[in-house]
Amino acid sequence: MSSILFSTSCYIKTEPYNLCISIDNDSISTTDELLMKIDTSEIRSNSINILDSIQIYFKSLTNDDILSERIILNKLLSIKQNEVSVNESDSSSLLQRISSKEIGKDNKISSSQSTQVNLTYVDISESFLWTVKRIELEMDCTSAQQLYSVLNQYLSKLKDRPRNLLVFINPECGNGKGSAVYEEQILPLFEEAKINIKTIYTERANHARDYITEESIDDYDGLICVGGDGMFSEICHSILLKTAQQAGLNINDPTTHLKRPNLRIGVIPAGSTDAVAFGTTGHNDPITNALQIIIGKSLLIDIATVHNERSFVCFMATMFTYGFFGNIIEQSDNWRFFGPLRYSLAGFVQFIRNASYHTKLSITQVSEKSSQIKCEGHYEAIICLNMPCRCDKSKFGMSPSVHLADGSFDVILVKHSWRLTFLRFLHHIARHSRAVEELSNVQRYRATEVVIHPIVSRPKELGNWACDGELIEGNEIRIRAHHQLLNLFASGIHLDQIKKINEEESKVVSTSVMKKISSIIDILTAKPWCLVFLFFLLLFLFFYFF
Ligand SMILES: Nc1ncnc2c1ncn2[C@@H]1O[C@H](COP(=O)(O)OP(=O)(O)OP(=O)(O)O)[C@@H](O)[C@H]1O
Repeated sequence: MSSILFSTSCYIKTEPYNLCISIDNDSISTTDELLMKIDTSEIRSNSINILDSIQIYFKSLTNDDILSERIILNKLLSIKQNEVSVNESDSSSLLQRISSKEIGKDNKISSSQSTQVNLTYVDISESFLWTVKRIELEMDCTSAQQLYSVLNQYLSKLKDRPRNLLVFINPECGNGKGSAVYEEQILPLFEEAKINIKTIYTERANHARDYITEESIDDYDGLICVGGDGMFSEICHSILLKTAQQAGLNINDPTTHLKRPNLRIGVIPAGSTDAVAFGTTGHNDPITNALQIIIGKSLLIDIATVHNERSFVCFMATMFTYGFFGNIIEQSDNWRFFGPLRYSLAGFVQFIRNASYHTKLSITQVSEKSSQIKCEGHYEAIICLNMPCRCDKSKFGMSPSVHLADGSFDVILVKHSWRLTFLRFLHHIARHSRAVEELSNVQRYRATEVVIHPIVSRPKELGNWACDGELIEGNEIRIRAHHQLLNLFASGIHLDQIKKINEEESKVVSTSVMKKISSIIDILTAKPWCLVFLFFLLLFLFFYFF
């Protein structure tokens, strides 16, 4: 049963409405009770169902059938009020218009003075992109004051919401778009939500790492990185290593049980791949991520440690690769002068090489009783995935069903095969949501630990290892999952949601392709010489190649 906690009359544009705050809980009947119960933790922020059931709705006073906007109170960003006076010269002022209207005895708004109330809130009704909506109300001063006070008190009691954030911005990320994304789209939202921000524009690689290592960050509720996966990786490493060091843990021991940091990490995607944002929210939309940070969404994720035969090497947040994809990273690093094209060129060269690597693996699988299996063979690619790794080039990610927080990661082994068979694998990961192990040359295991041991007679026979896009060194690599080691500001994402996102995106893409085709047809019909030119060009190409 739901209870009405607060009710008043108001105007939206020129229409009279009844504003109600309701809750799906009949043991709470007033806003004072609600605020007290949140305070005494009877309703804690993590009892999501109750908090999500508190909503503001507006019912038309002139037409019973019209129910305007519903605002889930948990998604409210801010409330602002402005007094409006009847003496204002603007004859179009709402007050002048409403003062002439009679709504009925109980619902009449005082005509002497009224207050304009602006509510800003998060809308998640459309697609998976979160957006900001605003609603402007006009009501009598006393009601406005009560509403303002109740809503502000409510907002101040939401424990999940961050109050103090430390934001690192990589101005160089995504071809230099980091500062603009932050200043134009994100900062106004943080200000609207009254979050205290300390901003650091990084001046070099590892600037954020040095700051986190050397300074006290205990006063913050979270660390935010504006950038790509490289920037996320830097912040993730710094906070995990600092926490391990403070707890006196030996990170070089692969069996060490690591400690989760107290701070949550948020990502504002502005990089070139944004696999972390895609993997944890389904999109790389900066506004969606910023709103999930403000609302205080929490997502625990696994992180894996990577050790070589000597010591700790790095953490794996997204993907570890040996062979094909590692070689692409190595080659594209040497071909930076080609710009973003270098990845496609390096990929083409590696595809033509069709190299494979003799390797032994020991995989500890996830099952009721962890079982260990041994594999040996010639593999073109060995891939470990902590996240689906969806990106612009892979619609569903390489491993669409990988779980973000169950203490495991996916191991994909791609056996040596004909180029055409390998091409089928590449096509599969670019477009399909089906399990990759359906292909004859691919095996997939869900593992908690894997030891990868290349069998080589000379170091030159080793392929390249790369973790989260960075090359690493080693003769033998051990990867171990750490269950829910990091807490992110994110909503999480499921395969079904990704399918829906892809459907929506492909609709947009096909309309834009249709638009392009029709504009080309327009040009060709408007300028017939283009058709003649095209005809001769095709003729030339035909004779040149055949
Ligand atoms: N001011 C800076 N100048 C140069 N490099 C920086 C700066 N700040 C951070 N970096 C480094 O740049 C690297 C890449 O950053 P980021 O991931 O944000 O950008 P990106 O364009 O997405 O790159 P990529 O996707 O290739 O990782 C990070 O490893 C980070 O350490």
